[in-house]
Amino acid sequence: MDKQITNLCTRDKAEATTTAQMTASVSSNCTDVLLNNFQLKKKSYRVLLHGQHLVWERLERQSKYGTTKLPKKLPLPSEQSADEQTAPNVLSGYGPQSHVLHMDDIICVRCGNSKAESLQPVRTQEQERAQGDVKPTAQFLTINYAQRLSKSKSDCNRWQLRRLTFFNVDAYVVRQWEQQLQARLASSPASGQRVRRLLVFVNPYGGRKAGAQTYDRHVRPLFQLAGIDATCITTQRANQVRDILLSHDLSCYDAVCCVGGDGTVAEVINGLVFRRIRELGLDEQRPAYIPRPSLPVGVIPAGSTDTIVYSMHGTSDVRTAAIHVLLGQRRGLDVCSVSNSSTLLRFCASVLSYGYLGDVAAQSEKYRWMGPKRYEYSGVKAFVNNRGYEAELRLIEQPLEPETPQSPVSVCSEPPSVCYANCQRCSTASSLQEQRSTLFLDEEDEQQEEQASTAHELQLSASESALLRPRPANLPLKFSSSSNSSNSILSLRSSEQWKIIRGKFFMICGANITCACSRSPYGISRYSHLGDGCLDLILVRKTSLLNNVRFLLNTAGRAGDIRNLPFVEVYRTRKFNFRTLSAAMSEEQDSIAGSCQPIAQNDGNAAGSLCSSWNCDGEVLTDLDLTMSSHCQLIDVFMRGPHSYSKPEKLGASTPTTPASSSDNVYCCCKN
Ligand SMILES: Nc1ncnc2c1ncn2[C@@H]1O[C@H](COP(=O)(O)OP(=O)(O)OP(=O)(O)O)[C@@H](O)[C@H]1O
Repeated sequence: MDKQITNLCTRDKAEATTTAQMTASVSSNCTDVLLNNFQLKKKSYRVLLHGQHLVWERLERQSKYGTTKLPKKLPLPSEQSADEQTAPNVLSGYGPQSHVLHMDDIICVRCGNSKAESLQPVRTQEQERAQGDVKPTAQFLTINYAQRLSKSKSDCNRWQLRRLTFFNVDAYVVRQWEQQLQARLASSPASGQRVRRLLVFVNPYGGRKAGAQTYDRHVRPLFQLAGIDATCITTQRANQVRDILLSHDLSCYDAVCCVGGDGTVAEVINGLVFRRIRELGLDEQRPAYIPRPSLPVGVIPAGSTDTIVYSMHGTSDVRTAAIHVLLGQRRGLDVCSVSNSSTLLRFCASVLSYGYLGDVAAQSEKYRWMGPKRYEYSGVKAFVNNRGYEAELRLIEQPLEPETPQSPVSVCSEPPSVCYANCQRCSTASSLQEQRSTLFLDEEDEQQEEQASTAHELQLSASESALLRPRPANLPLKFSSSSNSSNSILSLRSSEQWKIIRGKFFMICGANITCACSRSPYGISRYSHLGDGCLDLILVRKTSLLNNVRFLLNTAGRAGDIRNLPFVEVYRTRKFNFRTLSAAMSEEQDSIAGSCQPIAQNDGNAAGSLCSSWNCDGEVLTDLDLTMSSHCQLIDVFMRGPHSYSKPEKLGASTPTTPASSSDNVYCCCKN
């Protein structure tokens, strides 16, 4: 077979096109190779289907001596070692002028008797009949695929729908290619995850109130192209999404998708997780553990800030989000539970924030008629009025990066890692994640779980163990009388584990994700990971107005890093507890003085005016004794994660002008 293909490669162009039926080999085995010449925009291309790659390369014109100057021979499967085939630079083996497309990025393949027919999103009856015909007639083959644009550092995460229409006079060859491409698409693990039946919720109220328009104009046509059977529900009121997800039969759907802002995403996540809690007969107020919902979630941005979608894809571009739903690849997203001392309140997908952002959420609802501008207006008001909020936080710190013998955490000066596509930290957490959450387990269960996880860790590498360090039991806190200092950091069990932090804060944020958005492309928590089972607790101390401005400037744009500000502390943890300082102090006095002493009275009015609200995914919570716990990769979401910018390599002067850009710009799982 190798010899046969090599012969084909070195033949002259005319001979090669007239012997198009010399397809190298066709079988259902994806390691086989198809190699033919096709016309693409009236120019001749040699097209190779090799494993999971479709490669096309321009054939050069006849030279004046009458011979064809063929580009460098494409390497064949047998010429590559097994190592090379799995090596990250495997694509470079196809030659600098080649365009390489991975099967995972192909959305659909159609053929037709004319170009227009092959572009039809759905197969016509004639095409269906032609499939079964003995004699094929279609000469056009259209491949619809997704491509990531890598234009600049600030714009390297947008995906676009592209298409290639190949022409071949021999309809047998076209049919053979279509069949092979369909077979490889069907057999690829990624396309096996693709959605067929989708439940879509459209929030017509969020952002600029353009959710319905966004769906009809940009999303529905893409779903039709990919053959997705989408059932669309436009919401009539707040919390309707959650109610439908809790009460309706969802067995006929492969996934749930929402078109809206962060509040709508949160409704979907809350609906799915509470549904699962009910299905399993767990106590909704104090579930023993938080179960994983079975349906994955797609998110189309149509809100005001869309931080969840931006953190997932590195952009809030609508088409990019829709393309990720079509492609079907999913990653586990951490979700945090928010509970008070007696009950589970809700789940949070992006940020739980007290102080400045809490005030903005509470005030901005009154100005919803302003659209996204309401955040600017109430943001300024909340900023000027912020006098700091006293609070006490308790947490168990996790290392920012896994400790290795070469770089113990204490001496590591490198900045923490950023979560990108194929993130190592998240994939390690995924493989090790505990199925059970310890949210409301009693102490005995918790200790048993700790022992089990510690035993499990003994078999892990040092870096893996550091990533999933066992959680100490949440013992009742006992303070010494010297712990009154407003900024003290105390340890309870051991100096490097339990921490109590007290002070007056401009803002307190528990960030589950980076919380990036178009105005703040790195987000408030630049180093948060999408699925490592940790959250970043960001504490901004109340200092001066100027420092508050510095903080806001550092979160906007790409220049600053809040970690460099002396009044900002960032802790990585799995869980933290918050209460107002007055509540903490009264408990402490109670504990010191004993139960027969009178409890120090809070001045209700004064405390009330000194308290802020919580902003949980844009919704307002007023509880003042809260625990936020991260649940590792609780929900599957259609995403690959943002990409870091890498400059495309320069192609030679004779770069072909094809509908697709260079292979460097075509996403391939082998490349990252
Ligand atoms: N038809 C509706 N009428 C009124 N409210 C609705 C309706 N549908 C959904 N909602 C509510 O609107 C709230 C806000 O929606 P969403 O969060 O999607 O938009 P946003 O607040 O503008 O965007 P972001 O959260 O990204 O800033 C949600 O909490 C949701 O419950």
